[in-house]
Amino acid sequence: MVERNSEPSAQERAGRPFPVSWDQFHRDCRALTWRLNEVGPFHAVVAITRGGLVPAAIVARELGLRVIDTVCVASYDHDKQGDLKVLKGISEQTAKLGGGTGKGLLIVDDLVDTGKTGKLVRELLPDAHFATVYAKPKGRPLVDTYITEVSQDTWIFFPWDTALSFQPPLRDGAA
Ligand SMILES: O=P(O)(O)OC[C@H]1O[C@H](OP(=O)(O)OP(=O)(O)O)[C@H](O)[C@@H]1O
Ligand SMILES: O=c1[nH]c(=O)c2nc[nH]c2[nH]1
Ligand SMILES: [Mg+2]
Repeated sequence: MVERNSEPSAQERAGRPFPVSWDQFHRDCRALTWRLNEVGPFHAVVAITRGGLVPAAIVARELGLRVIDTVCVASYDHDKQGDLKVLKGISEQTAKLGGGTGKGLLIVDDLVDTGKTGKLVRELLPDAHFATVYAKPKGRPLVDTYITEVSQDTWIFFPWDTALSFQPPLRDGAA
């Protein structure tokens, strides 16, 4: 765990770990696509980087969409949320597909937590459909479609942020 100062990080505050494997993530993305298939059709996918890139690729593959754009946002530095910055918006071509307001565009992210990232992107594309794989209660009202809700005190560990490691037996003091 990286400690930069004495304040507890969002991950430490969350406390309850929820590790997600690649298999599980793939299954959850497919489940999300089943729901989105009832809502579309969509002109294009807009992934919120970086976490949204992985589900966006899977969802786009399942929905047969080949136009994929990004909104590049920087907020959490590892696990501490700082000021949100939009580093890159969608292209002019994607904006045209969405009629200027995002209608018919599908925004994809891995999760909503406080909802700050989702709120910012919704302001950029108010009529787009916003989908995430996971949702915590604070951010959930911002999302149109999601698959799994976890409690606000849960920290989701994504497979691209983690690696398999040895766990001591319970008898030896494992949690
Ligand atoms: O609802 P919020 O409290 O705003 O948190 C959700 C955002 O936080 C994470 O991204 P992060 O900013 O860590 O960047 P990353 O996607 O590049 O990992 C996650 O991928 C969401 O985009
Ligand atoms: O990997 C992550 N897991 C989370 O639960 C989370 N919340 C905000 N940002 C997050 N990143
Ligand atoms: Mg993100």
